[in-house]
Amino acid sequence: MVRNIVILSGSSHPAFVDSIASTLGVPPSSRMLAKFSCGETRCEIRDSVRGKDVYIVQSFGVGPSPSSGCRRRGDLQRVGTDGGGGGSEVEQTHTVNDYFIELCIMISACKTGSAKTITAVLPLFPYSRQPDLPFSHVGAPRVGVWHPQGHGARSGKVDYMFESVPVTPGPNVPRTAELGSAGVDVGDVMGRVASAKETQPASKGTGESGRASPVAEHRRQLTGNYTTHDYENPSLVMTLQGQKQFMAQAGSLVADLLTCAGADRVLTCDLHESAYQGFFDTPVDNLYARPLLQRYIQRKIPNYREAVIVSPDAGGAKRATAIADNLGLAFALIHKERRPPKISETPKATMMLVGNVASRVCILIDDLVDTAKTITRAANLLKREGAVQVVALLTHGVLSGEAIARINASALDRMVVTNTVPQEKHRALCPKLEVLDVSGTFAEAIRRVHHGESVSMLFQYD
Ligand SMILES: O=P(O)(O)OC[C@H]1O[C@H](OP(=O)(O)OP(=O)(O)O)[C@H](O)[C@@H]1O
Repeated sequence: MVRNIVILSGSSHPAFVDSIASTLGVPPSSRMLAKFSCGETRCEIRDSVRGKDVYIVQSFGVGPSPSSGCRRRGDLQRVGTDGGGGGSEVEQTHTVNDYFIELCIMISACKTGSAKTITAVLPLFPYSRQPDLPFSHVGAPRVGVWHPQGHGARSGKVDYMFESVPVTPGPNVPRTAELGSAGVDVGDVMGRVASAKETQPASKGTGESGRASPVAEHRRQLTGNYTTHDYENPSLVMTLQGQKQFMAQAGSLVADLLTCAGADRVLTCDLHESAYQGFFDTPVDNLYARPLLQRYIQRKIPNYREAVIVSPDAGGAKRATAIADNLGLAFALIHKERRPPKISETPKATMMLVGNVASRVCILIDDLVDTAKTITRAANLLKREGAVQVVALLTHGVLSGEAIARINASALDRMVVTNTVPQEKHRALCPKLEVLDVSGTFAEAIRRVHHGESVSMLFQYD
């Protein structure tokens, strides 16, 4: 039993917290989490945290289905009292953003309750696929601004345009006819969008030809659902101007919010970008699910020495090669490219296999599966290239939107994820899904942090 420690559960994944708590021999502390009908979060910490080391566990999977209930402001929708799961949870709508604000409020409540230290334990780190854009010295995002006819200091000024499509206009860089002599100015773009809006028929947003105008089309697309990486979605392209629109990147903001709320330390697992640790000025321990995945391969994949480890995209190549190297297995890479055939067209994802998988078992390795587009396309490609079996091993099974239907219909034979995100509902719908328990790794990491022992030593001999 670990002493002088408080384990608190957010409402996202109470079963995971119960499992951590029972490994540590410390029952989860009592808290009450609720929502007003207006959507605001309420939190009461019911046990004393004074002078204690507090660990608040919150994950970021998609919340449970909506429930009816609160009608008036002041009515509380209880989402959990007492410690962990314990059967006291009530189903209600929760988004990733609800869980995040709930976590911040819990941290802040413990801070004001005189906790000695507060560690935010995030099995899946939210917003970690949205790293920041380069910022200027005044803290403003650096977007392209070209003022060929400007005055004074603005005259001829050219800034860096992140991933601009087409290339950033500038000296000696030919501009497309569409951009005209005025070049590209963010203010100008917004002005043209606004005036184009005014000239559109309000009801249908179609031009004289009856076809949707670029602005109406763009606005229609803006109301759609996006995934955090879905560059295939045409709304991400400023079709009117031929330039990618500016997108906010939440990386350092999320880090600031957690530390500002009072977190002294963050404990997480398989960050999508390990550089994310640098957004914090407090310690961030990034645990690995790799030992667990490796053990699964050794124990559950017959003749695994003949298998090929495959990374479904270049971004995950390092992660996959680490496993291939440790187990001495062959490696193949799928190159995923999202480029429009022409600037004016919708970007399409194309996948290209580098390596030989004919007559082999393929083991796809990635950090997360969200919409499952990446992993199912990769599996289909591998089967087309002659793979006899395709197994996917991933740390975080977010499985949003149509992911499960996509997996069930795909060439994937098996998919293995950890329980950093609740998987009960997913498992009931997806017979191909297997779940590995990573709560023991978190419990051991918490014990080590609490006793001032090394966390990286946990992974030294995997
Ligand atoms: O299930 P999906 O919705 O397809 O998303 C999963 C993919 O998204 C992430 O990578 P991303 O596409 O952000 O590219 P990167 O690895 O190059 O950062 C992740 O590493 C997966 O490959």
